[in-house]
Amino acid sequence: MAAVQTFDMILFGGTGDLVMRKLLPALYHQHRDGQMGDGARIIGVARSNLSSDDYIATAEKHCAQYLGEAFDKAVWASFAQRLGYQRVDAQNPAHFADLAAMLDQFKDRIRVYYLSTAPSLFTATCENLANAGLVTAHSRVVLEKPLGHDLASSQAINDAVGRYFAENQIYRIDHYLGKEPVQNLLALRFGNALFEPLWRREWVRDVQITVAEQIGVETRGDFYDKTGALRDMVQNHLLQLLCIVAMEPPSSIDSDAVRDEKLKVLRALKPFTPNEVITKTVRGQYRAGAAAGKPVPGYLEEPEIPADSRTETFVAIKAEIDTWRWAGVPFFLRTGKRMQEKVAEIVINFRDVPHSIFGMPAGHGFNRLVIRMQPEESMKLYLLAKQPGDAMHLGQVHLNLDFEETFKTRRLEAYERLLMDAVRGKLTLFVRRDEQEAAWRWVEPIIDAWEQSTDKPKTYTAGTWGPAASSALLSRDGLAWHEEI
Ligand SMILES: NC(=O)C1=CN([C@@H]2O[C@H](COP(=O)(O)OP(=O)(O)OC[C@H]3O[C@@H](n4cnc5c(N)ncnc54)[C@H](OP(=O)(O)O)[C@@H]3O)[C@@H](O)[C@H]2O)C=CC1
Ligand SMILES: O=C1O[C@H](COP(=O)(O)O)[C@@H](O)[C@H](O)[C@H]1O
Repeated sequence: MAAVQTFDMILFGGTGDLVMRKLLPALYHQHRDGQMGDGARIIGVARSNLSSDDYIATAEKHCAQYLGEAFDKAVWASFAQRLGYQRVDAQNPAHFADLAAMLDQFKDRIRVYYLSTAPSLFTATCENLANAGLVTAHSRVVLEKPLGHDLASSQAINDAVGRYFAENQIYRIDHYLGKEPVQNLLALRFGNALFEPLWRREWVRDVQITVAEQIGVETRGDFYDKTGALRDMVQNHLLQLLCIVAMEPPSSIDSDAVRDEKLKVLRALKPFTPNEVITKTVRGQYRAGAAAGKPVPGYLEEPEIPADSRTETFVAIKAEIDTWRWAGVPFFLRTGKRMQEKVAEIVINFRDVPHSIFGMPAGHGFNRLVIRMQPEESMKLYLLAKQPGDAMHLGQVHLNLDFEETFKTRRLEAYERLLMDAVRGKLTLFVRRDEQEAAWRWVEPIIDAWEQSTDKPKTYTAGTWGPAASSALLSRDGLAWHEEI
């Protein structure tokens, strides 16, 4: 792809975990691949009193650690020329004058303000940027998730940001949309005629979306305990994946055409009554166990977690979409920390043949499409084939499209694509306000019912696939989670 126009990218929260672990390494890769024009600048911003040299030294240490073999001293030296630091307390209007002095050298440039801070700072940041004359026609603001804690708080943030930036200048990031296989799902569905006739209730028995992590809450205990898996993963990543699976064909790949269709799916999600929250959702919390063969503590023993915390580290949900295409097809969503493997995948289970002349048992979902985002990027189509020999015995085989093997070019990390899309002004892979609020509207009854319940989350041993209730959620429909590693 052609290099982007020269830009200034201002990373609020520039000393934080996300910037050091994900954003700077992503920008380093784009620099190395020649995607940034001469003169593009990346400015870290935070309250700490650092010189640009201090900042660059810290950034180098972290990037060397996170980039591993991809880190190259000479590339770093040229990348570092783009880096700078400005001390800004987002809540202190006076500090924005210093930022303005730095940015106003190039008034007409594209400016990307990336807010990688707590959302409680977004309003003050935008207001102070505007009052300092820093919001120009060429400015964009990228908002990290989670945006708010519930519908009301997300609306309040959106209203506040919307006072200073037009909706088409607001880039709500969901890094799952930047993952290559997710975009490949769009290609599979809308670039091939093959699947469209099958992609509906008549042929699809159930859909399963799993995002399982092996890690625990790591150093983010305080944040996580106030958030939980439903807000951290389901309200955004899992629902966005569900939208890509379930949406109608958009009229084009333009941002609003795609986002309109995703919105319709979110609005068609069947809302839960309090009673249905009990029967159709499972929340879990990990107890001590093992990860990658080593003992690990339970959630309640993690740093910064209150001993009586009821925060869920695991969620499973049976969702349904009230449309002609999907009525009656269960969409099972599952995510958790400290699970057996790190795996992110979408599984489409097709219905059985109406009558098996080979005597195959019914209900086994022999035809299955598995789209893997992690650990590897692949798409597998499971079919039945005759096993070699004189007898007519069938066995399950799969056609495997391994993207890494098929396309030898380097895989872009999600943040690489999304950061450059923000510079290019491409909104397709970012979430529009109405989508985000529709997602909050759907999860809120679950949050409310859990908060009102006296039940604790079901515990599960770290290193397993979650509480037994998660399997029961599917077995009640005669189904089981796809768990092939
Ligand atoms: N880390 C991750 O993996 C992910 C994070 N996110 C989201 O990204 C955001 C940032 O997360 P993360 O990097 O982990 O957070 P950290 O706590 O590691 O970093 C917070 C950053 O904000 C800065 N900051 C705090 N207060 C102010 C202020 N008043 N003015 C200016 N800067 C300030 C801090 O620097 P200083 O103290 O020097 O001011 C620091 O650079 C959060 O909203 C989080 O939910 C989303 C997905 C994943
Ligand atoms: O947004 C988040 O995502 C990560 C998981 O992302 P992945 O790309 O590594 O699958 C999760 O660990 C984190 O809690 C959450 O905030």
